[in-house]
Amino acid sequence: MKTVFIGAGSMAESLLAGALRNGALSKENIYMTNRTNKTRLVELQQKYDINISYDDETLLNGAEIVILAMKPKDVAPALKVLKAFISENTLIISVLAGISIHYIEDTLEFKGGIVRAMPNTSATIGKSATGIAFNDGVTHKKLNLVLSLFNSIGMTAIIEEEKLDIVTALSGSGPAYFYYIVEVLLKTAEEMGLDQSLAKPLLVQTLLGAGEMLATSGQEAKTLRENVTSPGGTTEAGLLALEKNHVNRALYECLHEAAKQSKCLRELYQSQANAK
Ligand SMILES: NC(=O)C1=CN([C@@H]2O[C@H](COP(=O)(O)OP(=O)(O)OC[C@H]3O[C@@H](n4cnc5c(N)ncnc54)[C@H](OP(=O)(O)O)[C@@H]3O)[C@@H](O)[C@H]2O)C=CC1
Ligand SMILES: O=C(O)[C@@H]1CCC=N1
Repeated sequence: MKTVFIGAGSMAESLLAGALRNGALSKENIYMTNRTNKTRLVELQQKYDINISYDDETLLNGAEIVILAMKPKDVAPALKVLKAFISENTLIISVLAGISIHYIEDTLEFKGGIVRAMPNTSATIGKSATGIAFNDGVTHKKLNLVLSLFNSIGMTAIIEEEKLDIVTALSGSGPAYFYYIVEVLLKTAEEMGLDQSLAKPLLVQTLLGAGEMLATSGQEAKTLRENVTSPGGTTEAGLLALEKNHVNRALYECLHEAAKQSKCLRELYQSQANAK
């Protein structure tokens, strides 16, 4: 199936790498483009042995699956080009934060299948957590195809489109929150006298272990946390410092602000489209 990636950034590469590694896509059927960064495009061509092109005809003619992987702000010109090449059988998959199925349907004047997916960059190693919503134009067969594509890069949950802002905030952006926490903990451990070469493997294994406990132990996060926390011990002292510094509130706002931004992006591009 001719599959075209419009956009060759970090998300496109994560999706591509995961799907190729698991055989959900085959390299000879994959075409990729970006806006101007030829060096990056050629680098991906050489790394994954895929087709690349800046020629719309070569790229999009006969495309059965089109994956939209540009920033939300760049979607309008990309859809303008795409519009001339789609047929009712084209399946469009968007990974764009905020942009609604309705916006894509309207802009393309398209009644076919559109999938809105929110993966994360752990797709690169087959560990994405992807939320998926789709319109009525997605047949049962196409849905299975999409599920097999996204299952090849991790776990997938079908959700109502209205919930995608929250999913984007939680699992789309989620890896960045954990990387941020790791950055801070490593920097602090180093300042306290523990070398990065020791601190990093210890912390990474701690994160992996905690994730696996959450996934496999059948116990809630609260119970697992309580199991670590001895009365009057070190964990209690550490957690108290988190509470004193309102980390609870910070995480609450983190999720709310990220979801709000997803909604804002949608409203912004929808109002720009309405104004045309
Ligand atoms: N990064 C992440 O963790 C996640 C991102 N997403 C979503 O994925 C999308 C891409 O994000 P990300 O990969 O981080 O972004 P990047 O900035 O890394 O990549 C964007 C890509 O889009 C290309 N592009 C822009 N405009 C056009 C156009 N008109 N035609 C063709 N290509 C175009 C850019 O080309 P050039 O470099 O030449 O300008 C670039 O290759 C976003 O919409 C984001 O919301 C979703 C889940 C997670
Ligand atoms: O930051 C962003 O907007 C994108 C969407 C989710 C992760 N990255």
